[in-house]
Amino acid sequence: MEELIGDRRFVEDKRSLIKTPYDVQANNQEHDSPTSTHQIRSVQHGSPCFIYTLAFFSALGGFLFGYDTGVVSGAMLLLKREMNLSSLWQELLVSITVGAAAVSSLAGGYLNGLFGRRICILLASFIFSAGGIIMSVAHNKEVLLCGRLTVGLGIGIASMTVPVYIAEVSPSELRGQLVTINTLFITGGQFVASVVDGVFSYLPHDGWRYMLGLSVVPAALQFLGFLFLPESPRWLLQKGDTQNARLVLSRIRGGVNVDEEYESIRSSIEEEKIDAGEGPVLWRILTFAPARRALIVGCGLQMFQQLSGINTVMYYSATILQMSGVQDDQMAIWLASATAFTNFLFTLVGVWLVERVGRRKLSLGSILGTAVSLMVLAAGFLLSAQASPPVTFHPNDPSLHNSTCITYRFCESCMLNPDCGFCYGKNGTAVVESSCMPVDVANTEAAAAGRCSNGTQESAGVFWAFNYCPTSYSWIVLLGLVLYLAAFAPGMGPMPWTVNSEIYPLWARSTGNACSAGVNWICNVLVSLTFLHVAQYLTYYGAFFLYSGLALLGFVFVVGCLPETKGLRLEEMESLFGRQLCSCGAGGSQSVHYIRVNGGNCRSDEDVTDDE
Ligand SMILES: O[C@H]1[C@H](O)[C@@H](O)[C@H](O)[C@@H](O)[C@H]1O
Repeated sequence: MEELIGDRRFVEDKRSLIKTPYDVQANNQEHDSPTSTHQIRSVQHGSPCFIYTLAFFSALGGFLFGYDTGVVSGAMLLLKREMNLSSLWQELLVSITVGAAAVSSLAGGYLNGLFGRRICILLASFIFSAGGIIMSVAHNKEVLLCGRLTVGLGIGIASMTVPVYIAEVSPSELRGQLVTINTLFITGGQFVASVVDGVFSYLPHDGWRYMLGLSVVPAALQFLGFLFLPESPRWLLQKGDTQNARLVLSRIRGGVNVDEEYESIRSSIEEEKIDAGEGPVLWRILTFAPARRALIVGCGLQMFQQLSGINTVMYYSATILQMSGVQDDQMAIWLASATAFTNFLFTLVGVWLVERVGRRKLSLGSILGTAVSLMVLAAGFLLSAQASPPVTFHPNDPSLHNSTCITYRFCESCMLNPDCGFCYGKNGTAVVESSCMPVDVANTEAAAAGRCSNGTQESAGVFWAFNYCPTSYSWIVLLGLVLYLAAFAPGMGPMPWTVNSEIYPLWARSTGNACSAGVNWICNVLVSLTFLHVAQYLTYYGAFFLYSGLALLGFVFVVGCLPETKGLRLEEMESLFGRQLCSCGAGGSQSVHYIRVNGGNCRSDEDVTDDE
């Protein structure tokens, strides 16, 4: 009986999918006008209170992602002294988390399809808690490494599951905003981590245990919350659990009538079953043009997000700020918190803008602004390098004779060697009696020998600069940094996650998000691990000009390939990728409309020229 009813509904659905030109036009007009879309759909969806609760608990995954990636730099300052870590171990402890996230985000696609979004989020928060506990009780570096690896596994799964879950439970008019809130939580996590780093840096013994272990609190909160929260109705429907899917949908829509939404999801899943080809999902994505194009757009966005250097800017913000004249290390740590806060604040602007201007315009404006501000940053570094103070004082210390540091003639080249630092005096604002000295391996705040072996001592008139040069152009660098965050954070920070959560058909969603999140993490590792080498070969300004060039390439990619997804139902996305890839941007939501007639696909527009 149920089957019969199901069949009848299916036939009706097929008919309802045949759109008249009027429907198509009305649909387009609806997308063009945010107010009308919003009004119509909010009437349908009732109170979004429960949706916000869902989004909050899910986005705790984003918070943990931000916290765990952000906290490590501060923890490392204490750890390297307490555990006597070599630079190899420091690099390992930092990058193993990102590496593990890359692997587990890829595996997350499979887990998501098999066990559902809810179980994956529960799994991720469980892994986060376990990792946090391991790190906080670690008694040696090997155990610590296990803890860092464990949290990395959690981050990877959360990073691809949370946006998908939020997108699938949200009504279309709130979807962009709610998924963007996840990135707000990422940057919020990074900010909180920097404050926690600042606070516990005053506790030189065991301070790192608190820094790393505190993540257990939000992880446990998320785990408890998700014990009571529902599975995504779309995933339930895909698995054939129609009863629960309808119940959950009605619960998250505040009890209003969900018939239309339910039917539209159900019919699109039925269509997908008919269309579904054979073989593994990734193969099916690669051989089905619209899904393949969506994957290229999704992975491209994630790649350009990382190639525009966000994590280098965040990681080196303390150095950048020191270049602008902040001498004190503690002060630089606090100012790095200010950078993280600025990133967070401008992500909030993105949350506000995403449903107003749409994903495409926001990404375009953002990546262009990012490219320009990277040029400002690079110009600041270039001018600083040109005005780099010369080495004028050569201490006659026999222990220095084998050191490469004493061979440098300018601060710029001295600063680019991570084993050296610049020791100088001041006469008014002029740099005097300057030398390039080897750094104390156990404590980069001082030189290994000579006047600066106790670090900066203003009263004695000696200053120690590690990783930066004293210059009068550093305000340009500071300006570049602020402009960069203001441009990047509202658009290129959140949009790659938001767009990826919505562009794939349901059968390809987990795998598509897993691949694009994997690309994000792999590029993240690549950019952060290569920065110091790139800077050594190309200097700082060369590196930032390079990122700027890559951001400009990203701009061209977004212009050509990113269609507007604002206001569309997840089930309507496939039509956006019906055209040849590099005309996706053109015409936005008005490009192609697929019409299903008895199991075959026809396109309703007349101006389509070509199919890949
Ligand atoms: O979207 C996020 C955000 O912009 C973070 O600040 C950054 O550290 C991440 O790598 C990125 O994926």
